[in-house]
Amino acid sequence: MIEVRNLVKVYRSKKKEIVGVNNVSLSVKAGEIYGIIGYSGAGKSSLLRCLNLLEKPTSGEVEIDGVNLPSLKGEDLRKARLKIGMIFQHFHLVSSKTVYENIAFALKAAGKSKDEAEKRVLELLDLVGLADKKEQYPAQLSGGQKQRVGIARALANNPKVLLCDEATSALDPSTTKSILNLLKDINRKLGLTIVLITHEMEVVKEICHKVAVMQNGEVIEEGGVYDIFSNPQEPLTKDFINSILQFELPQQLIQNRKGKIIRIQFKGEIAEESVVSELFQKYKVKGNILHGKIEYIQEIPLGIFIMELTGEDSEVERAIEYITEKTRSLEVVHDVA
Ligand SMILES: Nc1ncnc2c1ncn2[C@@H]1O[C@H](COP(=O)(O)OP(=O)(O)OP(=O)(O)O)[C@@H](O)[C@H]1O
Repeated sequence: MIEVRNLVKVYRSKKKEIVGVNNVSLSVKAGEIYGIIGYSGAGKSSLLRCLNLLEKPTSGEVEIDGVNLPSLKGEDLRKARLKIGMIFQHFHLVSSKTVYENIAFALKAAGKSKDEAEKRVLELLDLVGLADKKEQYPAQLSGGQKQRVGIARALANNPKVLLCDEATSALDPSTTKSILNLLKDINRKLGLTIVLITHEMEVVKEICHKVAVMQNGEVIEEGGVYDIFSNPQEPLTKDFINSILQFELPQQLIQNRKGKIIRIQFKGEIAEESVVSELFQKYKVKGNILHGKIEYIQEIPLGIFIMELTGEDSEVERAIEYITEKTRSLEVVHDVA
């Protein structure tokens, strides 16, 4: 659905050049929710805005639904853009218009008749759960409700792609969850392709199928969300994941330990098996769990345990061999020997 090839965006001023996006290529399949994560200044907004030509790429290709956008002009570009909806961190609603008028405006702009527009606005209000708010003004709505209006407006002309620019960053955690659930729902019901940018790994964990990690204008790591969570390669990706899964233990917890400290990662169905309890039945070792967590990523469990093992050296070694064989993922974090 979306093919980005060798995309470069350079901002030029009299004094200097700033590279916003540096040779990014990526591919988003139809119906996918694709997250782009990075810290401030990484180039996420620049990349997202190049997808609907709110920013003109300096070079490279942006193909959406088989059409290379940068090659279009005038009416062709306007039509192609109708296939791409966008929502924003600060909603961008017109404060002097009611909820109804904010949404109807997008339909009028696309040339829809008053009757067609009315039917569609009511449908959309139902979809986003705001049927009772159509006569209200934005100032009378909560942040979550404003974003629901933003979503309805973005969907007005039946786009194939929805771009989300930090859509939940201005919302509290429970409102964030409800907006993410709405996006998930829309993705499933309408088969809509969604590209979202965020600086929160929680958002990626919650709804994305794939994720790209950006740093200094480049995509440094990309893949399926479960694969990235269970096997991150780049330090920055590990940093983001650590904010949820806590891969690293504080140094003071590691110091003065007598045994081997091991980190075990359980993937998928193995996370539900009783590997740890079997370990203590099979081998004469004692285990002191220092940290343990199971997260569900796309409904598949991913568990992390950090444990101190003590006992005879040979038993500890055998226990470690046993877990490694069972989980294929064990790392000795700290060893006093
Ligand atoms: N209009 C502009 N003119 C000049 N430089 C810009 C412009 N927009 C972005 N930049 C620069 O491009 C780089 C990438 O910025 P961008 O806003 O895309 O990053 P970001 O990851 O979205 O950050 P944030 O989360 O803070 O929005 C930064 O160095 C930024 O200063």
